[in-house]
Amino acid sequence: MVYHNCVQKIFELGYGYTLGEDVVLETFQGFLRSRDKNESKLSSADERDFIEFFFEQHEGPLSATDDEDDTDRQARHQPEESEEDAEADSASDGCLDDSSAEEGQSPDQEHKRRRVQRILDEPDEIESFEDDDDLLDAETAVAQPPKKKAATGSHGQSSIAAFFGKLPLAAPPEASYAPSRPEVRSVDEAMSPEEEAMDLLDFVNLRVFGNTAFREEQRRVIETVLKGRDAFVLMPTGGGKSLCYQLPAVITRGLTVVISPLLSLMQDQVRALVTTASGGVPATYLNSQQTERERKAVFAELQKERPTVKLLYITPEQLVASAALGSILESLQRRGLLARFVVDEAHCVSQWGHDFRPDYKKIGEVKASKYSRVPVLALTATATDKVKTDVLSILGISRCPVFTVSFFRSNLVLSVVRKPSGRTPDGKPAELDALVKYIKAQGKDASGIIYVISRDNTMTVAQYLKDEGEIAAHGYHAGMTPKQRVKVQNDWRRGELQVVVATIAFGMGIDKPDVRFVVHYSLSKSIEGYYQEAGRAGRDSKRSECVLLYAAGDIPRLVRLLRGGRGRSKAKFTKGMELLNKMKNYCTNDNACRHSLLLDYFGERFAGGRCGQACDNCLARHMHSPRPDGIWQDGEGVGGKKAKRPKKSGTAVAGHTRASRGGQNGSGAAAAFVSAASLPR
Ligand SMILES: Nc1ncnc2c1ncn2[C@@H]1O[C@H](COP(=O)(O)OP(=O)(O)OP(=O)(O)O)[C@@H](O)[C@H]1O
Repeated sequence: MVYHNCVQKIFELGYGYTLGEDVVLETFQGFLRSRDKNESKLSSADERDFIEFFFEQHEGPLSATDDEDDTDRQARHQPEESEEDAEADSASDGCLDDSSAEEGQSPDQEHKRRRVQRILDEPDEIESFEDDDDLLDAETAVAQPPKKKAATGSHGQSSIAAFFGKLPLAAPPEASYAPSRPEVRSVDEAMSPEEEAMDLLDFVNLRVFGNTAFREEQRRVIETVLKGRDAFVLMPTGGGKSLCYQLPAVITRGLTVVISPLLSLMQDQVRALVTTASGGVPATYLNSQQTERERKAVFAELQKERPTVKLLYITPEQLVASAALGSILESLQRRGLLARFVVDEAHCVSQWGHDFRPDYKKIGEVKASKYSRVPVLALTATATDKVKTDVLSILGISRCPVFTVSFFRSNLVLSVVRKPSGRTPDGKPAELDALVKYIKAQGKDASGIIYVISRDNTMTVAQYLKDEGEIAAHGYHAGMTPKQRVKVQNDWRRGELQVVVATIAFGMGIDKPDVRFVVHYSLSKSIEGYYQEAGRAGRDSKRSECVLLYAAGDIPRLVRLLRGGRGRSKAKFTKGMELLNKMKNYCTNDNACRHSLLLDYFGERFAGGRCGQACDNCLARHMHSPRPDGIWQDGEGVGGKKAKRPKKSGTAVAGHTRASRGGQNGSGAAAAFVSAASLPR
């Protein structure tokens, strides 16, 4: 496990691709020898030491002057490279032979140099069909193969295979985190007749990303992006936005820079990329948590004549403020190696978006002043018209194609339940007792998230679940150390924790495919926020539940938060109240289809107006319809309307979302919760 983590880290830094896994392995063995330990004796504390050891071995010790940002220093001293120089250098790349080896190199260094040469040689294969003006009309790429090195099947495909085939295999993803996918064969394995018939995009989607088909709009977005055009993508949470830029990044010449708001989000994305079933996509990130050495490693990779890394994740702050990074990106741009900018979670650009980030706003200016010809792809799951217009204008891409996928997620069963209050007959807090029963009814294997309002609550609720329900739960909030947070996330992904009790800090970027339930223990501050958080459920498209516990008493608490927040202006407060009121209206509407209410909010008309059976209100309307595996619960919705009793006794009807009139002592609500487990899956 320690080796797995160490290797993964080296790959995340973009380093493993250059040196190869066997060099990483040799270094690891050297590390064990130096500590006089075997692997089983290593603890996770040794991981960081290994990274340091790795750098010592391959980069030499950190000198005093290394504290200065190395890239800034180089940028100051390096003469600007002309296009001719770059071309000449690149021509000589492939000619690096034994005779060019520096005198006095140790066998180790020589070994490293040869590996570097081998890896550097590979991207030629890809460029041979990318030089086409229209970049990638996939059919053309397959129909007009380059002349070089025919291998398996069509040349476009074999180029990809050759490129990825040479990349070392990173350790496989942890079992419980890996989405259930068909077995993916390595890219350099021979193609089946079906694969022979595929175009490049389908082939890469299958062999590199393990997907048997594209989801709605993915292909159209990818084709647009590959033509070098700007684009704006509105896709629901879990809709598959990442593939829209990751696949083009893989088959386009140069580096794709992804601007991402959160550290954990970047780390997750990079981890997923470097461990793709096919053997890994070269990706890396820069962030404030990295050590100087780690940053240096990434910069060194980016400063190569032709970086191997295809995707670089950065924060907006780095794009705006890092002179070192700016100089590298400009150099790549001059050499035609800056493929595109991706603005992930693009709603952060707009002050109307629920996660507004001031530095995101500056992306447009930086782009216009320094990289005006580099295309931009902006993606978000927040689709109000206000946000969309704002983002397009700030990024300076107002006239680009906009791709919209319906925000209706039919696999999510939405419900609002009156939060039980008081105590159960045996003296337990009714709301927590109900929660325990609900989670237990889901079964031990059902992974879930409970959103609570405060940091304190994360710990107290998690403790209650552990003590009273023997549920493997842990709290998560922004006040925990990054290490603690990563541990909780990893334990949850691996299934060692069933439930994470979290504040909204546990949100963007959580990509566990099989989250079967998300319970909001308190309402969100806005519908956008709710949609994002609830949307963590069912990303594998399987039926999952989103239960919101509503208590009118939670509203004043949220209002107090709005009033007391740092730097609150009256305008912000008014805006916050407006959003909160909409959220409250959603909760107290005991009649309309909840999916329809959400879509309405995002400006989308829901054809038919009702989901039928994927929300509490629609299920309640269907109470007279026989349902094979539901059960009926007498109760009332949050709006106070009593649910109708079915006429035929014994007819099974789901109505779990209506909190029972027994809510006073909690027992009815608990029963109502439990019945959720019997919803059709
Ligand atoms: N074509 C596809 N076939 C099968 N699975 C896919 C496909 N595209 C994406 N996925 C999977 O769907 C899940 C969600 O994708 P992704 O992380 O890109 O969502 P997203 O739109 O970025 O969501 P969010 O806004 O929540 O970050 C991932 O596990 C991804 O591997």
